[in-house]
Amino acid sequence: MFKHDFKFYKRRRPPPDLSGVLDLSKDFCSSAVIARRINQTCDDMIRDGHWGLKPVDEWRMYELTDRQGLLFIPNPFTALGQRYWVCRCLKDFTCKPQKLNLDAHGDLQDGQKWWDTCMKDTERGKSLLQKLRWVTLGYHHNWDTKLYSEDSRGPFPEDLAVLCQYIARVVGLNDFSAEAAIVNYYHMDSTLAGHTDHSELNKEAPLFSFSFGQSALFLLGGLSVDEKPAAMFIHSGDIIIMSGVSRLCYHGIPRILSMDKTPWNAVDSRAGCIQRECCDDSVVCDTEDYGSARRCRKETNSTFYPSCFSSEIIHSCTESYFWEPFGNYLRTSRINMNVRQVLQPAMKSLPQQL
Ligand SMILES: O=C(O)CCC(=O)C(=O)O
Ligand SMILES: [Fe+2]
Repeated sequence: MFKHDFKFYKRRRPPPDLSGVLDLSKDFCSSAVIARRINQTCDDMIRDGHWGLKPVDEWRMYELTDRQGLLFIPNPFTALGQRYWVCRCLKDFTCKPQKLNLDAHGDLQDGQKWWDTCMKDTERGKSLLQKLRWVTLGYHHNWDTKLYSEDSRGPFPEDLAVLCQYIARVVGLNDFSAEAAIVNYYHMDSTLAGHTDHSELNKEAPLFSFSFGQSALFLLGGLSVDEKPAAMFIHSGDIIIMSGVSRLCYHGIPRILSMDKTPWNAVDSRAGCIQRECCDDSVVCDTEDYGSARRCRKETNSTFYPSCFSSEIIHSCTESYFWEPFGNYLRTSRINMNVRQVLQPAMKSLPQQL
């Protein structure tokens, strides 16, 4: 059943009927989902737009009715937040010591950075831009053995770990420790075949999936390939959490779709400007109550940005000259950060034999 539906949605001619695909950016009254409560008491951590998230009282969350533990949060990111993660995925996570699919082909010489090389206006740069398929962070996923090992472990980006830990708290899951990630880079003709993610020693910890750029069709099946999958759209900024029973369910991406939603484009001087202490006596600032956070409404000379963003990355995200190549990449691409916990709670490392 999974393969059958995968083929159906992958088909180019004639194009498949997409009317049965769940779209949680609009379809939130569907009987296929149940609205879930968000733990609003956690809002203190992101009042100043930490990691590019909107205040929690603006989030919505759904669970699939017949797939316990499949949680879907339609885009909780600010436009600036989306740009931040896109820059991280393209410019930073593609640097050594992270592993890239390109390593095997010898496409990059020692010390050469993928994004910088692509940005040189050469034929080689253009072809390299299309060739990046995946990057692994933290415990590097071994695609052949499907095992993680201490011998193949790099640093895990602190900001991504904090983002996942925070979201886990907000959605009421146990402490989550981000230890491995696959960043997937898709173009308009890319697909990801049905699979389960079972390499992790800890299969109870949820899996966090963040998507940016073009939309995708996501199929979520059952524990066996014989079950008919649910089909849903994933748009830019959407978060999927595979927890509970759905953690080990078959899933795949039969199609990337251009759906003309570009929420990362709304960056203006106020985007992402959600301040913990927007107004004090010395700053005259027109604010609006914005749930438990307050959004600065005044165009000020000094725009406030979340303190966790480095000035270099804010520059890349907001100056149109710097942002343009990232925006161009997104026009025909989708990026997915897929984050996992590998170890059991309180474990510091993997046993030798693994
Ligand atoms: O791109 C996606 O949404 C899914 C990626 C995925 O399933 C994986 O990396 O294991
Ligand atoms: Fe997966």
